[in-house]
Amino acid sequence: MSAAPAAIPFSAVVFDLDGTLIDSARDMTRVLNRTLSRFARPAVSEEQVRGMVGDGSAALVRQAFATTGDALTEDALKTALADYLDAYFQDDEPPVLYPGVQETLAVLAENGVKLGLCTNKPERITRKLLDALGLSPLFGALAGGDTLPVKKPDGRHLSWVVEALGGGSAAMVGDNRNDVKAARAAGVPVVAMTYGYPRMPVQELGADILLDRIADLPDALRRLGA
Ligand SMILES: O=C(O)COP(=O)(O)O
Ligand SMILES: [Mg+2]
Repeated sequence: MSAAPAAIPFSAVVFDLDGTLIDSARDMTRVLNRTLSRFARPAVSEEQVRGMVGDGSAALVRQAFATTGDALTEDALKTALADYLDAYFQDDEPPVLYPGVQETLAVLAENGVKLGLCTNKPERITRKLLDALGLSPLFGALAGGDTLPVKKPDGRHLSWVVEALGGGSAAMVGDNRNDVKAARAAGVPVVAMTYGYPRMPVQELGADILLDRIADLPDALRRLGA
């Protein structure tokens, strides 16, 4: 009989969404290209969008317009952003989880770890995607990019989620520099998934541990907390 696996030495684990749990670049590209076409702009590629994700939707829309023609005025940008957000909220393509996400979240929850979500994606879209995936009940606390007056890389975005989960020892799991910076500012160790949208060489993200597969997260957390 093999020994039971060691306990996971964190009371809470907070996840990023895009590039960490869901492979959303294809969906964001599709929705964004509809907005661009309504403004008579050419389409952007998924590869370009992968380089624009992580700073929130306003930054994504701003960059998409900057790469496809003259930069928009602030007023026009607001209209374009509202168009993009409404279209994304109404989009009914099922979101795609990275392999192993569902199982890994279940393993952590079964081990008594509280799960949180800290994303720069707007809260209503985040909630809709989690509902569509059936994952909402797993998350005890969630903060989107518009939930608080601050967002990642500000450490208060992450600290708020940790507090909402009841505090204690926490770890962050993300895919880009904003996740690492927020974790450092909040004094929380951080794991970075290498398959996401890092926008720089993953070795330079400054994470405590780099992981190629999320199924390896429980063991990585045991190493991190040891
Ligand atoms: O930039 C976004 O919209 C969201 O990105 P995040 O889920 O990786 O924080
Ligand atoms: Mg991300």
